[in-house]
Amino acid sequence: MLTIDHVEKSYKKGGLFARERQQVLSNISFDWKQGECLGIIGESGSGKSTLGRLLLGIEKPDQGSILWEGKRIDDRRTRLGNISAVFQDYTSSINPFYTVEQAMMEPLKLQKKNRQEQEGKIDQLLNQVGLDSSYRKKYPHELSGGETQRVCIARAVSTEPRCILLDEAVSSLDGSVQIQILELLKSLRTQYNMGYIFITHDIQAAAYMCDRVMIMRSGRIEEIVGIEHLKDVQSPYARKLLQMIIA
Ligand SMILES: Nc1ncnc2c1ncn2[C@@H]1O[C@H](COP(=O)(O)OP(=O)(O)OP(=O)(O)O)[C@@H](O)[C@H]1O
Repeated sequence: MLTIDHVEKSYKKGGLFARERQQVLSNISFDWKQGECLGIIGESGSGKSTLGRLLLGIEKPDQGSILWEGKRIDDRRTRLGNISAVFQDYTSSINPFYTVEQAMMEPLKLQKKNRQEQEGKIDQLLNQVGLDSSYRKKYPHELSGGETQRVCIARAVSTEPRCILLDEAVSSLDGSVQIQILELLKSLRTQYNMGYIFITHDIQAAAYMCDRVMIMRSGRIEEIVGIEHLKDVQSPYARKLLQMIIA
């Protein structure tokens, strides 16, 4: 379980020597339960990606804590095997000089598997995301957007983490590829018994994937609602936001 307790985050406004700060996240507290898919939605600039970076331990909160089963998430040892990520910008997620095989080998090297096990795992993962072994020797520029994102997903799944954070991971793919990737994520979730934190603008994708949805507004949590109660959100802002996105 991931426990987020009274998290605050601000950034310097302007240059390095600027004194003024912009508050980006305020009083963020919630739990992510093992195995669940929690959607995070909100207008552009509401702090979703910042929260995502904090959940991944890439950045630290100014105040408050983010704990994975009681341990600080900004400790690399806590994250290893527990949480990984897939981002929107898949083109820069893979080193352009690495083949698919090399890119996938990176996280596997951190595990105590021998070379033969690693090789076998790469084939199995590629297969699970719908790519055959001929993709092993390809470079990112030889892949379509959907194929690259499949490789990113395979890589994120490779260490069998208990949670994958997906930050707009399907947004830049075209409609049919988006659906394929969502289907893939759903089936991997069951196969690996893992959960997702799903940051998106796309309420329909969130409704399709998630058990609960957290609605953010100006760096605060407006409401957290079970997906079956999405139509009954309480706050007028959440209602308006949902109407706007659905329309
Ligand atoms: N590293 C940073 N330094 C300064 N300001 C930042 C930094 N990262 C984010 N911000 C600011 O924090 C606010 C929230 O940004 P964030 O990217 O988290 O929002 P978001 O909800 O993910 O937006 P979008 O949906 O457009 O991606 C924005 O005003 C942004 O300019």
